[in-house]
Amino acid sequence: MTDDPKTRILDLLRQMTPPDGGADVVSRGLVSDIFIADGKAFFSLTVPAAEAQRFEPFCRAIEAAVGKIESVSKAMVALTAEKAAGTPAPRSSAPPQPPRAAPAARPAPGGRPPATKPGIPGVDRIVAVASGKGGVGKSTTAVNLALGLSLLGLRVGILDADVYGPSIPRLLGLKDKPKTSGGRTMLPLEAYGLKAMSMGLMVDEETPMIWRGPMVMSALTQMMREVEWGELDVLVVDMPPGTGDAQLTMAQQVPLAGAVIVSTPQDLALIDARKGLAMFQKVDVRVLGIVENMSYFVAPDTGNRYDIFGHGGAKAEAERLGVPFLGEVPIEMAIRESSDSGRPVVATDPEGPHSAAYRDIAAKVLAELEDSRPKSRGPSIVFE
Ligand SMILES: Nc1ncnc2c1ncn2[C@@H]1O[C@H](COP(=O)(O)OP(=O)(O)OP(=O)(O)O)[C@@H](O)[C@H]1O
Repeated sequence: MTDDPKTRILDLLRQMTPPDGGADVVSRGLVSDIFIADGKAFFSLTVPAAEAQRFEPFCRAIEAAVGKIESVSKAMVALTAEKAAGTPAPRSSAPPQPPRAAPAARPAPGGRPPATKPGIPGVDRIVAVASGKGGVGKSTTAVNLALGLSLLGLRVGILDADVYGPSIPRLLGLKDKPKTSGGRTMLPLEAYGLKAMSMGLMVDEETPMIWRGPMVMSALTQMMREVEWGELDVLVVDMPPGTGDAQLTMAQQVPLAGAVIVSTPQDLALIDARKGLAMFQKVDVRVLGIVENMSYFVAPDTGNRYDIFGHGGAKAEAERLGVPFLGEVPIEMAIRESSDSGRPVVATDPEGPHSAAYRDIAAKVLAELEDSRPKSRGPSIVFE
């Protein structure tokens, strides 16, 4: 038997039956390059969006099995979805518009949405975090961005609008159901200084996926009108992944001050990111910029940087499309473990190296938001 750990990992993967009962993931070309540093193995698995949930336990099983290979101490398998996830509702008959070459759509004066979309009382600005496909780290980015904005002194809330796979409660370690206030309104939950509400807490787990799309709008309206958010400077909305009808309606109905698009460096993800961009431009929502997640990997032993997924695509794409590039987040075991255990890295280690990327992104988002405010001019003195 070969001693090369990469070959052994591939051999092992060939023997594991995927949950969809299809051929093994290696022969289907679903496995990225395998990177090994300091005894830790990292790679990603790209699966069809509809299968993402089913593959999650399979990924964990792979991690456990690979961790048993001699000379591998630990494995981390990132799951990324192949197409727009969570779009059981019929797709729009109109194909996605190609992005315009011109800069992102102009905001309404002051960066405010058109007056036809009533805002949430007490909430100054609503920012959507979106991705063209599932599994790119959108929710992790949304939570750490919200925490980064909070570190900048803002009062921040986070709304999990992803009815297909709500993850904010897990990422923030929230277990309780929200309480009602006077039977009419709901009180948001609180974690790490953020006010938080999740549609996942409102939608019964038994509700079939197919019903969830149509429920999005009514649930969202409820979240916006019937939750006592109090005074917030920014409400971050973790959008459902994809660019289907549900997302379009949401982008259209919610009075958004801007959108942040999360993408991984893989080409496929960028195509989806472009669709996301086009979607917001179609409904005249300002795109605040693109974040490249799982951008590169820093070997813990040598500190060397490796671009396992082919890094830099999002930055070049942002430049080409004329939207700001907000920053890149490395693939980090610490980010993965802290999110998955409900202790997001920006809250638990704000000064640490893993928080730096998110704090930087938060500062850029705030600058973009401020940029779209009307510039206040001093009173003009007129001599007659
Ligand atoms: N920079 C990163 N480094 C390591 N792991 C990451 C990073 N970003 C996200 N992850 C991990 O990738 C997985 C998917 O992340 P997350 O749930 O945020 O993605 P998502 O795009 O919101 O997915 P979905 O669309 O399925 O809701 C999680 O296990 C998360 O911890």
